Amino acid sequence: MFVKKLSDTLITPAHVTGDAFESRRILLAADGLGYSFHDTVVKKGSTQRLEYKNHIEANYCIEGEGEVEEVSTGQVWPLRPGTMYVLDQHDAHIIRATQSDLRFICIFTPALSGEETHDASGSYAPPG
Ligand SMILES: CC(=O)NCC[C@H](N)C(=O)O
Repeated sequence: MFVKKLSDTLITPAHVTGDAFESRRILLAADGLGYSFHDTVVKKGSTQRLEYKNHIEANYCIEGEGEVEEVSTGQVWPLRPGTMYVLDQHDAHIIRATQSDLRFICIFTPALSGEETHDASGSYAPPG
């Protein structure tokens, strides 16, 4: 077994910050589990259009209030602690942190190596 801490991640390149979010990637491809595990904060007032063409992402909200929109249908779901949304079809989506910062536990498969940033389409590069 092994143990990792959020506080250790904060001083590594796997702490990725952008205008709209801060992603603390605790478990990475190098850990050999087949998925990466992130503790991510999305900033209040931000809107992000994302589309993970090379990954599946599951997002479990643990703090804050906002919403997620599925681009293909326009359907909008509120996000509150205890709500999980899963992008199992590489779905284009829009995250809005309407009321407060949002905090998520995120799982990516395949695992991220740790330093990925969004390209213009809101995607991360494929592994390798
Ligand atoms: C929901 C969200 O913030 N997505 C962008 C960041 C991504 N979840 C990550 O942790 O890299």
